[in-house]
Amino acid sequence: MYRADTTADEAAEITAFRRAEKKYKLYYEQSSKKFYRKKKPKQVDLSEVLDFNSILNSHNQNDELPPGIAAVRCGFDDRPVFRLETRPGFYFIPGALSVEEQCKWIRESLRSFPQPPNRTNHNAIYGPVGDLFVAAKEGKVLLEEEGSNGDGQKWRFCEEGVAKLRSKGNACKSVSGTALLRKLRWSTLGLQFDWSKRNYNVSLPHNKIPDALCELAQKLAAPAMPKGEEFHPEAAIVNYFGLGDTLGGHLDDMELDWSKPIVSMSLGCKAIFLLGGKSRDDPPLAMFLRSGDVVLMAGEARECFHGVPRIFIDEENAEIDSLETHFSEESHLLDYVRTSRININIRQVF
Ligand SMILES: O=C(O)CCC(=O)C(=O)O
Ligand SMILES: [Fe+2]
Repeated sequence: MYRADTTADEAAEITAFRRAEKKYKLYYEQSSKKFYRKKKPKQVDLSEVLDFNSILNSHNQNDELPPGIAAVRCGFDDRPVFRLETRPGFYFIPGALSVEEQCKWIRESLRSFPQPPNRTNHNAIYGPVGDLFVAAKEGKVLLEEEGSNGDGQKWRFCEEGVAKLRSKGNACKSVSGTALLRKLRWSTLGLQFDWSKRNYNVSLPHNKIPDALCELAQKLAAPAMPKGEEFHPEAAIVNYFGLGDTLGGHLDDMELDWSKPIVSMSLGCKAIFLLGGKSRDDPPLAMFLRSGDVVLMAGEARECFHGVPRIFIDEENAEIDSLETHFSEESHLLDYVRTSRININIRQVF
């Protein structure tokens, strides 16, 4: 069945990957009541979405694995790591990160990773923006003002009251920290990825990937590493998803050595991940990604299209109870986590 917004002719033209993206994407019911405000998400058939968490549970009870799925044990805290027979080089580690680790990396993703010289999607409009999370928490406003040395217009955070006074009368542009945090879509760590050229720009100032993230990525990468070699994390992209945000089907092909994995960690609300084949015409497999799950893509899997068509923020589907408990005293983190998903993916570039 195709979705109602796709005619049979159109559906014949779009790729299998695009078809799957449309199947799982968030759509709302058309409300018949004119003044009915709350939009209702359309129901989606999730029966074909692979659930490695339930596969893990049945595996622990010595039940047989579904066809096409194999478990490997590679000394990774003795947890089973699953692989797919049809996608060599793809590994799924359900619940690889403890709740404490998840909280730590959520905190870092919001507080430290968007800090200059790391770049974010906001750089193109506002230049480097520091302390975004704290500014949002303190109700600050980013205001465009004259540079202190007459060096052109600059964006700076200031108190809400000050912003109101300054913008009175003159057409001073401003945007609230809260709105900016909501619109944070990516930040880049280590070697900076240039989205416009889809390449790494080694001449941009950057810090090394933090040691703790480096060590974690090296530990997680082990099942997918060529024998006797070491994983050297040089860059990471942090993706931030709010309700309705998607990551379209793509390949990550700007790294030199595809035998090394991309280590991809999921944090926050549950999502659907699509793993396609080498062509967009290959029908993708859909699978759930929960907070704490880790995916590795190395070798042939590096040539497979993949993307995220959906995140779930409703109580029943988000599956973030333990994060909510941990953040219960920190209302800003709690609010963010309840409506968001974060993905940190770590790469060796050279
Ligand atoms: O969000 C995800 O799980 C996937 C991210 C990804 O594929 C990427 O950033 O290249
Ligand atoms: Fe990717």
